[in-house]
Amino acid sequence: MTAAHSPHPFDAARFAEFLRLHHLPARAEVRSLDDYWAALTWEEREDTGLEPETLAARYAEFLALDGQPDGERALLSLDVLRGRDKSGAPERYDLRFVPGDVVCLVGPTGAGKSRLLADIECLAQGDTPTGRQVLINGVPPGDAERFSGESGLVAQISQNMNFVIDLPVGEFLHMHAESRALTDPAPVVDQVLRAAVAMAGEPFDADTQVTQLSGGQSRALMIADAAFLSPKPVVLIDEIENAGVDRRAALDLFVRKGKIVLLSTHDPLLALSGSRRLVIRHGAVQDVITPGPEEQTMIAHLVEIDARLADLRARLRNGERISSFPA
Ligand SMILES: Nc1ncnc2c1ncn2[C@@H]1O[C@H](COP(=O)(O)OP(=O)(O)OP(=O)(O)O)[C@@H](O)[C@H]1O
Repeated sequence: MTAAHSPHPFDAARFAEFLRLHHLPARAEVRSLDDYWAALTWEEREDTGLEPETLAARYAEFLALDGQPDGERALLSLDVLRGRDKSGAPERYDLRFVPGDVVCLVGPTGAGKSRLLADIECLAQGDTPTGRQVLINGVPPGDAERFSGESGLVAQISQNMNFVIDLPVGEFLHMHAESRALTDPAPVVDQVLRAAVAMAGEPFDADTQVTQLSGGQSRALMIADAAFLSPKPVVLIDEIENAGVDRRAALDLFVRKGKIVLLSTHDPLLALSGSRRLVIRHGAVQDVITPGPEEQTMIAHLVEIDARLADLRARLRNGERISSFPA
């Protein structure tokens, strides 16, 4: 690590602030990152969990974002610093999410999946039952960002979407596109509508009233809207499995848009589809699993089974009598 890593002259006060925010050991009178690293004991270096290069990268990130107004920040990372489980025992993992991450939350009913999503939604600062702390681009969000009513970072899609206004779908999407000051909203609106219809089991069109949409259709619409029209870089999804939504297509949409997606699920296909899955138990993250090649292979089987189940569902819905399991 050399001074060449940082384009900025070394500012001791800002570096001290960086150390404080990242819970790193303080060191007075250091004049560079090299100095700082050299001043740490072996044990302290181990405890940071960092290498000199990762320390330099985090500090560069901090400098790049420090001082910019909250609203203008691009989201580079979202950290959830460990809290405690339902018995008060410390959680084992700090979590870092970056754009394009699709992370699934699995665990028994009541384990705390929705709580983790809620901690992110309110950008918790040690003030929720879990004691977790959320960092945006490595630093705690300002009060304006936290309490502005609607967080500018996080979109939430839940099991029950209630529309407060009744409009045709097309008009609803146009309004949303115009609120984003798009000069030519029509193609985007069309794209959202096509993606939503492709995802929902049953078709609908621009003239369908939003209040007439089924649960699956409205969730598909909100997912496509969040992917194409919403500027919010983080999308939280609380259990979409029973929604009649093509779940894999929905996830792909978000990955292509570079969003951070956290998805609570009891659905095996979805649970295996994330780039990581968090096992939640007794109010805390107990394990972080990256799917291996065996699980990747299993996804192909599950997609096949899923198609057969979808076929069966459609036939039952049409009132058919079933004499054998679809081939
Ligand atoms: N670390 C914690 N400390 C204290 N209370 C917690 C903690 N984690 C979760 N809880 C509480 O436990 C209850 C159940 O949690 P939650 O609703 O998040 O479970 P869930 O996994 O989403 O369940 P389901 O699968 O049924 O939706 C909630 O009241 C929640 O606030």
